[in-house]
Amino acid sequence: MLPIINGESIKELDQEFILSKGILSIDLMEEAASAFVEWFYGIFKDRTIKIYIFCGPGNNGGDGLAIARLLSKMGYPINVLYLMNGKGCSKDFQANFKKLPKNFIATNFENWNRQIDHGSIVIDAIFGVGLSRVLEGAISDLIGELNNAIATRIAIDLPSGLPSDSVTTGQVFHAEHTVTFQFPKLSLLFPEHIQFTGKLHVVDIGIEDQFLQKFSSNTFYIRKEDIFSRHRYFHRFSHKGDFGRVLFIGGAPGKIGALFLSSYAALRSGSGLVSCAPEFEENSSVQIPYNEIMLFQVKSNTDLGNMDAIGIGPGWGTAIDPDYFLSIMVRFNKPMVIDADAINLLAANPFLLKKVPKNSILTPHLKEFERLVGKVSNHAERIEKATSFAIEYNVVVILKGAHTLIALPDGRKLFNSTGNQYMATAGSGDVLTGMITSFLGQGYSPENAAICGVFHHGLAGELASQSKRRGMIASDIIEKIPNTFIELGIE
Ligand SMILES: NC(=O)C1=CN([C@@H]2O[C@H](COP(=O)(O)OP(=O)(O)OC[C@H]3O[C@@H](n4cnc5c(N)ncnc54)[C@H](O)[C@@H]3O)[C@@H](O)[C@H]2O)[C@H](O)CC1
Ligand SMILES: [K+]
Repeated sequence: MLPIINGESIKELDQEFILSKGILSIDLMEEAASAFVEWFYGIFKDRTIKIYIFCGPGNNGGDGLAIARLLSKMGYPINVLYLMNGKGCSKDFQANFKKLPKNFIATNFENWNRQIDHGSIVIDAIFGVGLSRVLEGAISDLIGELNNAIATRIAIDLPSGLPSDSVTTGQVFHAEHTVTFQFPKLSLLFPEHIQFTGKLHVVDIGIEDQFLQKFSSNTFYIRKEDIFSRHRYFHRFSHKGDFGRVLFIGGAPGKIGALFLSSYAALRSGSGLVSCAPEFEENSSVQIPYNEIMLFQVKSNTDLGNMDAIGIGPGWGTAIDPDYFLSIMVRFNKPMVIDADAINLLAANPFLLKKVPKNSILTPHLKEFERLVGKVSNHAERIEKATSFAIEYNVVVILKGAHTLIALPDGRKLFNSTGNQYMATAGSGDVLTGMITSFLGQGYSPENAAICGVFHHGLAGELASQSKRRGMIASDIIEKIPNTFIELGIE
C-alpha cells in the first residue's frame, strides 16, 4: 500500500531519496514537473489555450517554473507570474528561473495588469507542503482574485493555503484539479476541503513505496495493485461450502429492502450460501425477491455456529432488545460485520461494546459514528477518534464516505481510492455490508475482507456510474460487482 507521509517529514524524505539515488534535488523537481506535464497533456490537448502559472518563492514555485519551460517547449502560450525572485527564493527555484527560455514572459506579480483572459488555465505553484501559516495580505488577496477568475484552476501538489495534514478555515486556492506528487497529502482526503482540491490526481515521481515506508508506518492509500494479493484463490475442486455460508440479520417491516440488498451483494461477491433473517413476526409471510437467498429465523436457541460470517443491522430498526443482540454476539463469537441500526444499538447501550467479538468490522456512516463516539468538529478529529476506537475495542472501523477510512485495531489507517459521488444513494451502505460479510465468509481475514470490500464496492460504483451517473441506484452497484473481479484479474 502507498504510504502517506506527513508534511513535516517530506523534506527529510526528499533529502534521503536524492542521496540514495545519487541525484540532485533539481533532478527530482524535473521529474515532478515532467509527471505533471504528462498528466496535463493527457487532458488539455489544445495547445493554443492560454496558461498562467503563479509561482511562489519555494520549491512549489520551482516546480511551476520547470513546468512553464516544458509546456512552453510543447507550444502552449505561457505567462509566468512570480511572487519574488532572487534572494529569499529556494535554490532550485533560482536554478529553474535561469533555465527559462530567453524570450519568455515572466512578470513580478506586483507589475502584473491583473487580467486573466476568460477560458484560460491558471496553475497554482505558489505554496505546496512548505506552507507555514495561514495566508494573509497581498497573497491572500491574490488567491481570492484567482478564485474569481473565469478559468480552469489547477493546483500543483497542494492548493495554496492548504496545510498538508490539518483542516484550515483560511484562504485557499480553489482548484478544479489537484495534481499531487507520489502520494496524496492527508488533507487532500478531507471532505471539508473538497472545494479546494477538486479532482485528485496522484502522479508518480519515481520514489518507491518501500522508500516511503521508512517515513510512515501507519497511514496508507489503497490502490488497485494492493488488492489482488489479498484475495483468496479458489481451485477447480472448490465447492460451495468453501465459498462460505453467510447470514444477514436485520430488515424490520418497512426496511426489509436493506437486508435484501446486503444479501444479494454477498451472492454477487462470491458467497456460496446466503441466508437472511428479517425481523418479522413468526409465521408472517416474507417474499424474498431473489431465488438464491434462503430465509432463516433466529430464535433464542438457534445455533449460529455453522455460519462463517454474519452481517447484522441493515434495516433492523430501533426496537431491538439489546439482550437479543448480545445473545447473537455471544452465540456467534467470531468476527462479524456490524452496520446501521446495530451500530445505533451499540451506541445506545455501551455495555454491548465490550461484548463485540474481537476483530469485528463496524461500518458507520458519519452520523452513526458520532452516535458512537460523540460529536466531532472536523475530519482530522474524526480520523483520530476512529483510530482510537478501533484500538480500544479491538475492532475494524470503516468510516464511510469519499476516501472511506479503514481504521485497524493495530492503529493503521487506510484510505480508499475508489468510488464517486454517485454512490451517495439509498442502500449503497447495505451493499458494502453485504460485500464485506461475503469476503469474511469466504475465509478472508477481517483486514482483507474490509480492504477488498471497500475497494471493490467503490470500483463497482465507478463502473455502474459510467452508464448511470446520477441515476445510479444501489442495485446497479451490485450488478457491477462481478465486473470488478474481471477488472482486477481475479478468478
Ligand atoms: N517529493 C516531493 O513531493 C517533491 C516536492 N517538490 C515540491 O516542493 C514543494 C515544497 O517546497 P518547499 O520549498 O519546501 O515549500 P513551498 O514551496 O510550499 O513554500 C515554501 C516558501 O513559502 C514561504 N511560506 C510558507 N508559508 C507562507 C505563507 N503563509 N505566507 C507567505 N510565505 C509563506 C516559506 O517561507 C518558503 O519561502 C512541494 O509541495 C512540491 O511542490 C519538489 O519539486 C520535488 C519533490
Ligand atoms: K500549489
